[in-house]
Amino acid sequence: MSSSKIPVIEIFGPTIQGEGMVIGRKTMFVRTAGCDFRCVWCDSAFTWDGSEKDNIRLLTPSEIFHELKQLGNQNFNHVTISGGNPALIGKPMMEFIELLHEHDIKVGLETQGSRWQDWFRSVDDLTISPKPPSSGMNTDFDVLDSIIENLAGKRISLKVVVFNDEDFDYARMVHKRYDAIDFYLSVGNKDPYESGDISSRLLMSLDWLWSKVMEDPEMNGVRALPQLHALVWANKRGV
Ligand SMILES: C[S@@+](CC[C@H](N)C(=O)[O-])C[C@H]1O[C@@H](n2cnc3c(N)ncnc32)[C@H](O)[C@@H]1O
Ligand SMILES: Nc1nc2[nH]cc(C(=O)O)c2c(=O)[nH]1
Ligand code: SF4
Ligand SMILES: [Mg+2]
Repeated sequence: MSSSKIPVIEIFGPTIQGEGMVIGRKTMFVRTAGCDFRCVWCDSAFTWDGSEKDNIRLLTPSEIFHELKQLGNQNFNHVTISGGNPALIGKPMMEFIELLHEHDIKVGLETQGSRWQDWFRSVDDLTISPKPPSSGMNTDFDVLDSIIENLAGKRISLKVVVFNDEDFDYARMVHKRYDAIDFYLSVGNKDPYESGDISSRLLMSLDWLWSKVMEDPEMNGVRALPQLHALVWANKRGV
């Protein structure tokens, strides 16, 4: 029955979580297929643009767990669920998280805050990443408000990718709206398909972003980070 399965496009790791609240931690990744957004700069567009539809597999939670164990063996205790938008998936994701927890494995989630799922409450490291104007997407703040309300009392984080001044203003507005929530800024990668070393380009963007933060009294409590994996491994796939 396909409703008990999860559409998976890639499983990889162990790697190092390169973004946001879990930065620097060893983790495995499970990347689901399908997204309700179409961000112009999406570095994982293959999850939704049809270019890799033949690589999408419908897997049960225990099949995914088995594959994670084959890849990582004893060498991990954290799994990050990303996509695409994993929030498009309902009950099987709850079962998957329960299975990981039964094996003392912590769970991270990357999602954009456009859809709610009850299983969000079971996620250990929950990152909500609303999309700034440069993405071409609009934020439905009624939906985002209700997601944040549903998670009241739980330690979660917000992460906004910033490419330009307008994005920075958007990030400031989001931070102000949800001022009690840990807030991360993440450097936008303008060309997620460029080959070769991109570290100097990313570091120049980080320099710009840090300058913006340093001069802005409304951003005193935020953390501004690069995509650490992209600094070290450039646009390599599956890391
Ligand atoms: C590929 S998305 C998948 C999860 C979910 N759809 C989301 O956007 O949060 C994972 C993270 O990568 C970020 N991201 C995507 N493309 C990027 C780019 N070109 N530069 C920097 N971050 C990017 C997203 O903003 C998100 O925080
Ligand atoms: N190393 C590494 N860290 C990441 N943090 C968020 C990622 C994502 O694509 O969701 C990601 C990713 O793809 N790789
Ligand atoms: S929401 Fe995430 S996966 Fe979907 S298009 Fe935007 S960055 Fe890509
Ligand atoms: Mg990524």
